[in-house]
Amino acid sequence: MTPTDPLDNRIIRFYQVSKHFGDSWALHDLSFDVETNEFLFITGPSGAGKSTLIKLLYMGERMSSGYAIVDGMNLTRMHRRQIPVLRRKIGVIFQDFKLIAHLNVFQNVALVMEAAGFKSRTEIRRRVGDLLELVGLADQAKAYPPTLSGGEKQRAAVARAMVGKPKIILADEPTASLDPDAAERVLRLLCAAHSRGATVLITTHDRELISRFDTRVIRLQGGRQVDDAAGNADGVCP
Ligand SMILES: Nc1ncnc2c1ncn2[C@@H]1O[C@H](COP(=O)(O)OP(=O)(O)OP(=O)(O)O)[C@@H](O)[C@H]1O
Repeated sequence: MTPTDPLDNRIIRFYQVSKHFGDSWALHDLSFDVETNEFLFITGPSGAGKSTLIKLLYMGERMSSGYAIVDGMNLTRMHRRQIPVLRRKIGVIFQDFKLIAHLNVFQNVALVMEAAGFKSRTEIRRRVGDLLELVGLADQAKAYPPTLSGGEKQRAAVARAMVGKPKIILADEPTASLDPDAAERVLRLLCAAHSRGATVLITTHDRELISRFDTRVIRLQGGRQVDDAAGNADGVCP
């Protein structure tokens, strides 16, 4: 695999990737490619390795063996100094939100733009304001995460993942513990990111959720890839 072919439309390439923690294998021999602007689900039961896969993609964890490329960057040999460059390409929606409790919603979202090197306060205010409007949190811009409902925290996390206009959005169980209306709202936001060109990977064990989308589904079980079902690229967001 060469990471530099400009005609290669594959934004993620995994080849025989494995990850173990001590003696136990969280992921075993995963090989798959994801094309730019794909929208896909990673599913499987609890402990299947879904969150670990997300962590490998943003270098929250290093793979134990194998070979992986994300948007032309070789994860296998990546130096620590390159990790922030990789992370600027990726917006992550964490299972437990990871909002900073002592910063308000606006500041949590703005922090990503500041970290990405945006200097203009006007641009940061405008873009964060637009995103909070989009996710329906404009009125809660000054609220602190502990005062938000689960759905509001999730939408703040979505705004934070989208604000830097990342090429890739990784969403780890983004609708877990949300009521159906809040889940629907979060999914519509992910669809909006996809229609603006982002590649979107969503982990979920919610079969009902997956059945509403006619899209690719990679299924993991016990850290192994047991299925990779292609969907209809035109039928992504209902
Ligand atoms: N930091 C860690 N140290 C040790 N074992 C770990 C660590 N992270 C994950 N594991 C193990 O790796 C396996 C896969 O875990 P992972 O969290 O990726 O599964 P998952 O499919 O996301 O599960 P869930 O749906 O419950 O979130 C599990 O057996 C888990 O206990």
